[in-house]
Amino acid sequence: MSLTTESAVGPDELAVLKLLALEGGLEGDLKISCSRLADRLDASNQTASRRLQRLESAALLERDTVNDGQWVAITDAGERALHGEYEEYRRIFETDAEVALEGTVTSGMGEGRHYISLPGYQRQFEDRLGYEPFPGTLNVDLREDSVRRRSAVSSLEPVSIDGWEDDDRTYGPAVCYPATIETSDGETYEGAHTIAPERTHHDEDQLEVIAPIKLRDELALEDDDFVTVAVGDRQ
Ligand SMILES: Cc1cc2nc3c(=O)[nH]c(=O)nc-3n(C[C@H](O)[C@H](O)[C@H](O)COP(=O)(O)O)c2cc1C
Ligand SMILES: Nc1ccn([C@@H]2O[C@H](COP(=O)(O)OP(=O)(O)O)[C@@H](O)[C@H]2O)c(=O)n1
Ligand SMILES: [Mg+2]
Repeated sequence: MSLTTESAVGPDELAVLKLLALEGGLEGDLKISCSRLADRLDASNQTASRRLQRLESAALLERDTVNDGQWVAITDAGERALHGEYEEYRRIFETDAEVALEGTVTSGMGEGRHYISLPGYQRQFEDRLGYEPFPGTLNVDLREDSVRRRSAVSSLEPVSIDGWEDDDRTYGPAVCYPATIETSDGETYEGAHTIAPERTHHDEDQLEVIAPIKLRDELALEDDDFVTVAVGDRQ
């Protein structure tokens, strides 16, 4: 990442943003003095001031200078930048335990509701997942890199749902994995599962999620909202 322009933000600036967040900068306005910040960073006043300026130019921080210091507030974009760092650390320390897939909520063909409600599946969901799912599947349109990463899910411990038949026809098997859904606001729901039916009209870029509750209501989700689906057990 280039640090040559005024607004360039690199690891040094992110470190300042993290420090401000640790002091409560995400909760609201925070009063700081450049000299105290310089002390904490083990840098000169000039360096501390330059890093704050760069964060402000990149719209990651809002500032209001007063006589004895300045008021700062981390913006939504600043919070997202910190969250990006957090996700990377999570990937470093939790690689074996879960696979984080990212995408946007989308509407499907309205068939999920029918299949999830069938008694031959319902019995198995109650036995093997421990709950009666809300009738439907929350469909997530995966980003390209997540479509690729999806194959890593097969190294995790699955919950298998068997195929079955009634008088009219046969129904295909499906594979579930425990999952946590996280919205871009940081709201999470932990008790969900991904479900991959063997017979489906969707490609690998569509992830379907089931849960005991309606996720759209619980997490205030609408089509095109960004979500992270952390697949696998949390350590
Ligand atoms: C538990 C479960 C079992 C399914 N079994 C079948 C099946 O036997 N045959 C089939 O054509 N589709 C089956 N489907 C796939 C649905 O037809 C559909 O492709 C998918 O669930 C997406 O629905 P949606 O777009 O309405 O969310 C199944 C889906 C679920 C959730
Ligand atoms: N646990 C769940 C399951 C489905 N849903 C939603 O419930 C509705 C019915 O699910 P569905 O699979 O039949 O419909 P589509 O995914 O085809 O739109 C959809 O709007 C899903 O996004 C949810 O919010 N939470
Ligand atoms: Mg669905």
